[in-house]
Amino acid sequence: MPFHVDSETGRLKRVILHRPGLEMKRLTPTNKDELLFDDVLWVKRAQQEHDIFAALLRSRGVEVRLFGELLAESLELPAARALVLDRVFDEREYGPLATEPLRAVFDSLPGAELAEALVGGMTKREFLERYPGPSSLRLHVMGLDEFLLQPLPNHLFTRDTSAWVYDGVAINAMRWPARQRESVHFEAIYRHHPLFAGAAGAPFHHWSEPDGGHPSTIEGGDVLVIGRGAVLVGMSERTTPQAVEQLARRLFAAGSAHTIVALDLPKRRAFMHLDTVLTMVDQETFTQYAGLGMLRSYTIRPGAGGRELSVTDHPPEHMHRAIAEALGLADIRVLTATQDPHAAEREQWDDGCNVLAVEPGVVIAYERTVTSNTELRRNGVEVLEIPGSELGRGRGGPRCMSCPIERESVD
Ligand SMILES: NC(=[NH2+])NCCC[C@H](N)C(=O)O
Repeated sequence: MPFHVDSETGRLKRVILHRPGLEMKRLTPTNKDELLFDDVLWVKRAQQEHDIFAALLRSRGVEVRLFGELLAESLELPAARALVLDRVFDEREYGPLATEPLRAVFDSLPGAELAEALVGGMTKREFLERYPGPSSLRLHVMGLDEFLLQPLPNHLFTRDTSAWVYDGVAINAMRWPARQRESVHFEAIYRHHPLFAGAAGAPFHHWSEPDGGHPSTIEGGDVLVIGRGAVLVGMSERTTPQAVEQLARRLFAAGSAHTIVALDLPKRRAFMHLDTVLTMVDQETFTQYAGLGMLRSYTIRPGAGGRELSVTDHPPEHMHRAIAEALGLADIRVLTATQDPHAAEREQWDDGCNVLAVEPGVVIAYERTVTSNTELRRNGVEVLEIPGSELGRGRGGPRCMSCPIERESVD
């Protein structure tokens, strides 16, 4: 089976990253909040930082596939192109402009340019350069430099839009409008790109609804494939309980997993995804943000006696025990750096807990989260550092910026 992710920390073999491009040049102080960024980026430096991240992964034997290339190649195929354009250029959004000429203008672009326009967005001015003088009220009321198609700067965080869980992938229904268009791009890739569509005789499961699952949203930053048939999911501001149940049903029906532990996360942006407060560094060790505390948790298993699912509640103090039980371990090790609460809060904001393991006990982290990195090292973890002064402004670290498509188990 070429594509599968069997753990969080087993040897990482293949990953999808997105090198920041045009979409980041569209971020402004005015639109950044709506686009879920905390600041604008110096794009050139962000690209350099990203190149360092990709090079480090490659130096560790990881095959890096770039999302921009996968999308461009997919869009050369008529079926993938139609899937994306039909979904994006909806009359309910654009009125009569949707089909002729808007969709037609995009459809005239070759794959690479089309990919750039879909991710980077298009202003009214840019559209009129390609198609002068259409008659459309929708267009008339817009300022020349307003976006007819919004940019998608959060494609940088490839972790969230699709998530591999054991021998299948979930293409996620995203919580906020700024990210919802990302999903169809991954649909085009996983359903049509020869890398996946051609996966020789070894198909993989799709854990998600084929046409999106709104309002049952779920994002990959909340999904940790902790191994041994278990999955840990954060019910954050992004991930709903019903989406967790849907994932559980499909995983259990396929026999790909036997237990899901769902954590009741605070519904706040600072804790936007589970992986901003808790990630795994080896098969029994987690790094956890000091300010997280213990959370109420729920163990979901296949049901008995005619019930599809069985759900067991645990009080907050049993959170770690519930995770250990799902893994079949007596206990898990949880590392939390001792520092004053202000320093801890700052490091969490800078993604100190958002590490990406390349093999058990070897993780990639931002260099600026010094205390968290030192704590990991004191506990025998090898920490490989990357710069992130620019990349970090979107509130995502090495784990958020990577979508593993092949990773070994650790047992
Ligand atoms: N897995 C993660 N923690 N991803 C972080 C995503 C950050 C992004 N700006 C958002 O708000 O969606």
